Amino acid sequence: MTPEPSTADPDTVIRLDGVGVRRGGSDLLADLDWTVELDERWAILGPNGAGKTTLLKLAAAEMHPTSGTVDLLGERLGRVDVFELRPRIGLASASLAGRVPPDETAFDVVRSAGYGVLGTWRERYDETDDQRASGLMAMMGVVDLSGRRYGTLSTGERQRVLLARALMTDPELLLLDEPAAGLDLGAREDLVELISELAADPDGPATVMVTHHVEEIPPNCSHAMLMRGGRVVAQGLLDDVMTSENLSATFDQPLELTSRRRRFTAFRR
Ligand SMILES: Nc1ncnc2c1ncn2[C@@H]1O[C@H](COP(=O)(O)OP(=O)(O)OP(=O)(O)O)[C@@H](O)[C@H]1O
Repeated sequence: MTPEPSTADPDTVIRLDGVGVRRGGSDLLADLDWTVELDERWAILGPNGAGKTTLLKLAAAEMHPTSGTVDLLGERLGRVDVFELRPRIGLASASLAGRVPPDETAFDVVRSAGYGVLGTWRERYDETDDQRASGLMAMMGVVDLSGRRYGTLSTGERQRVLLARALMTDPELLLLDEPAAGLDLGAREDLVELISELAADPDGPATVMVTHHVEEIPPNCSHAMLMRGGRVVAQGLLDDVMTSENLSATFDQPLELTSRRRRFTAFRR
């Protein structure tokens, strides 16, 4: 049987329609509609337990919804082989960071991404794999750490190595779950700048970044979603969504949001 031609918009990278995720009698996500286009760069914010990581797992094809539909890169979850889909999606997350074998070299952590494994897998990689891994590590400023064991790297160095790994397959969609968690001020600023540069590349992947802190939103982000209790408080263009009112509703306290040169800060009123 010939497969039906896809009628999906080729520029739509993520499409969630009426999505719910239910576990143990509670709604982790409910009634979620969300569309991400290829040229969009999203920041997702919300308090602990809001459902941010669950949302990212759906977007990474690591989880199926309980209700509604999830379309990723023109393919519907449940009808597509997720192992074919995943190499098209770059993911850097704390859970991934914790699963990297500490003895692997930083270079192998990056290079093996193309094969969907962590650490060394094949005896021989193509020369193009080696070149791409080195190029990305140089771009992230960690090429000098290529031979170092992952377990000996600092948190900031690990985040950069994982970012290089996430880009190794030249993904159409890049998902970052709290990339700046645990970084000192300087390392955070370096990473925010790096992600902002990636976001500014018109040929770069659609990007979705989960963060706890408004200070970590890269200046080149175009869109934002604020979540609370598995539901959307506000979503859309960054400037429309990032208001004191929306942020206060999201964190259930009176907050004042200010911005300067497209960087945000928030205080309790
Ligand atoms: N398998 C499960 N069964 C029951 N509840 C779950 C399950 N997995 C996650 N949850 C709950 O779902 C909610 C959303 O979790 P999720 O990890 O998506 O939140 P989050 O916004 O990423 O939180 P954080 O900011 O703390 O990382 C949390 O309250 C969590 O305890």
